[in-house]
Amino acid sequence: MSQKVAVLGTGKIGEALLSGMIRAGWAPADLLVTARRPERAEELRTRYGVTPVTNAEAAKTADTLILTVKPQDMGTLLDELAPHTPADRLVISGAAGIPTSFFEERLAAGTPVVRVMTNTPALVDEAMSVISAGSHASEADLAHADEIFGAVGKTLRVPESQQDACTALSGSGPAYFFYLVEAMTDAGILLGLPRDKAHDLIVQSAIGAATMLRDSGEHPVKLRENVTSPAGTTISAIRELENHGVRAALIAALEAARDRSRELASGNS
Ligand SMILES: NC(=O)C1=CN([C@@H]2O[C@H](COP(=O)(O)OP(=O)(O)OC[C@H]3O[C@@H](n4cnc5c(N)ncnc54)[C@H](OP(=O)(O)O)[C@@H]3O)[C@@H](O)[C@H]2O)C=CC1
Ligand SMILES: O=C(O)[C@@H]1CCC=N1
Repeated sequence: MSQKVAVLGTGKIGEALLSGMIRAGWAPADLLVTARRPERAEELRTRYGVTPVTNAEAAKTADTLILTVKPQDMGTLLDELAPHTPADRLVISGAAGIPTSFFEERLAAGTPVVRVMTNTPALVDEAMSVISAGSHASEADLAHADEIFGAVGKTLRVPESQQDACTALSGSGPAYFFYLVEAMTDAGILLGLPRDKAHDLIVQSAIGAATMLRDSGEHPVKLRENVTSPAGTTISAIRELENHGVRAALIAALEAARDRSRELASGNS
């Protein structure tokens, strides 16, 4: 019998995962989805050929439940699921901040729970997904999570104690790069370039730099030094970045994201 997987709360992340699983060969007939709004459920059925069900039906029918609602909605979802979820279901949470103990306390004793922090490049099969086991999750459960999230990019296993830091780095990470591109494109406008050309120059430079970071085997410092000629243009720019505390700002920003992830654990909205 085929294993059924349900995505509960299929918004941006849930849909990115669902579409990646289908691209990777999962049969839509084995995929169930839940949504809060009926029109959203129909949209998913039309777009992917998957079956919309209620949260309770998903819990009764699917072997693996992937919960992708906002952290603030997780308590309500678990109240709905708990009476219908047998202890042999694998529950995978994709939510920021919420520890596996939150699920274990609300579901049947012994339910295996896996916590995953992915990111939006899942949409282009370039996600970074960080995976941790709860107290009852086995190696087979982790391997199943690896298989599902491996459909949309890289996976890495970490102890759960590192999840909030990983959320700050890779969960939120794409937003920092989009922000940098936005700011650098504005700089291009200031320097007199048309917006579309500035955008193309910066995006291609980002793609080139990212590919070198991944494939060259060189340390980022070395890659930057290779661009930085004596008395040249790059060092003039780097001096301004240092003068404006950009490195310190990034460290403080990621620390704030880590702290916010910890706060979400205590149900702060
Ligand atoms: N966005 C990101 O970059 C990342 C997000 N995450 C995590 O993923 C999770 C989802 O985020 P994201 O996809 O951005 O959020 P979305 O709001 O896009 O998706 C959540 C979806 O869950 C639906 N929903 C809420 N409650 C229920 C319920 N009881 N039953 C069924 N559906 C429900 C919402 O419905 P409605 O549309 O009606 O609100 C919404 O469509 C969060 O926990 C977040 O921390 C993790 C990594 C990256
Ligand atoms: O901003 C957020 O809370 C979510 C989690 C990681 C990325 N987006």
